[in-house]
Amino acid sequence: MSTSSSPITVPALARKKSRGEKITMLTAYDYPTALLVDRAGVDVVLVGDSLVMEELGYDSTVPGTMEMMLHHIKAVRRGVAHALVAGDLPFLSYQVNADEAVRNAGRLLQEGGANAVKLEGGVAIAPTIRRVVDAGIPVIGHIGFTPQSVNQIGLQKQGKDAQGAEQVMQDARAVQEAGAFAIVLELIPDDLAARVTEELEIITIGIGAGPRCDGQVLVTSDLLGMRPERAAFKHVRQYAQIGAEIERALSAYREDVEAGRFP
Ligand SMILES: Nc1nc(=O)c2c([nH]1)NC[C@@H]1CN(c3ccc(C(=O)N[C@@H](CCC(=O)O)C(=O)O)cc3)CN21
Ligand SMILES: CC(C)C(=O)C(=O)O
Ligand SMILES: [Mg+2]
Repeated sequence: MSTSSSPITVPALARKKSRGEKITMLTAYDYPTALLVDRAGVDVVLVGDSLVMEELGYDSTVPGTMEMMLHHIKAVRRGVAHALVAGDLPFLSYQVNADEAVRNAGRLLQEGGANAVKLEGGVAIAPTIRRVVDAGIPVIGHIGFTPQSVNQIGLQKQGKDAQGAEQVMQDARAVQEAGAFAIVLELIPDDLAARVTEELEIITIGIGAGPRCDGQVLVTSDLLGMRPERAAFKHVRQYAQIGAEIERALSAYREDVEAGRFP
């Protein structure tokens, strides 16, 4: 029933996968972008903690806080009528213990209006995922390259050798076993993402993980070309050059005012 305008639910996403239909997810951090992403018919709008970098200008997602995430999730919630809204749990909001994880995940739903939460990690965080799921909160896992651990693992593809691949497989199984309904596979080899997708029953959503996942996610500002330098990312395809277009318009305004052509 993809023509239905009723809000997308977790079971509806599972049915989509069982029909062999691809699942699409994009980020939004603000109300106008949420309106556009939702109108484009994307299944899941992710308020990613990438907003800490892309919207707030920090150089990693590590400085992200619950207050930052809630501020943006509330704005996105007001712009989305159809898609499922998922919010990232920021660094340190779920790693300390499972009680804090349940409390903070619940806040993203109760205060932010999100429909699901996403958190990073595999085997080590699986017991926490179980506690959050048992509270009635849908969870999306996130393994492979996990940006909140950048200080530990650096900015590099994961699962490249046999041992790394085995770790990714174990992480994927642990996340599914813990009750997550979907899992983001970030920056892992295409063949490994295909293996995970074949073995798991839950939805796999790739970013820099090749085409053989159940769905794909990108950072919306990357595909729009908000910052031309992001074109250098191997996982990104730029569908527009919005950054250059905005810069052109802003310069044209400045020139018109300076030359007395506007107003
Ligand atoms: N704008 C933006 N886009 C993203 O996709 C994104 C964020 N921000 N912030 C949070 C994480 C960080 N991400 C990143 C960050 C760096 C690389 C990177 O350096 N990629 C290398 C390839 C590394 C490799 O293959 O080993 C590249 O050259 O593209 C990839 C994803 C993905 N997420
Ligand atoms: C890139 C996606 C998966 C993400 O976690 C984010 O936007 O924070
Ligand atoms: Mg994130």
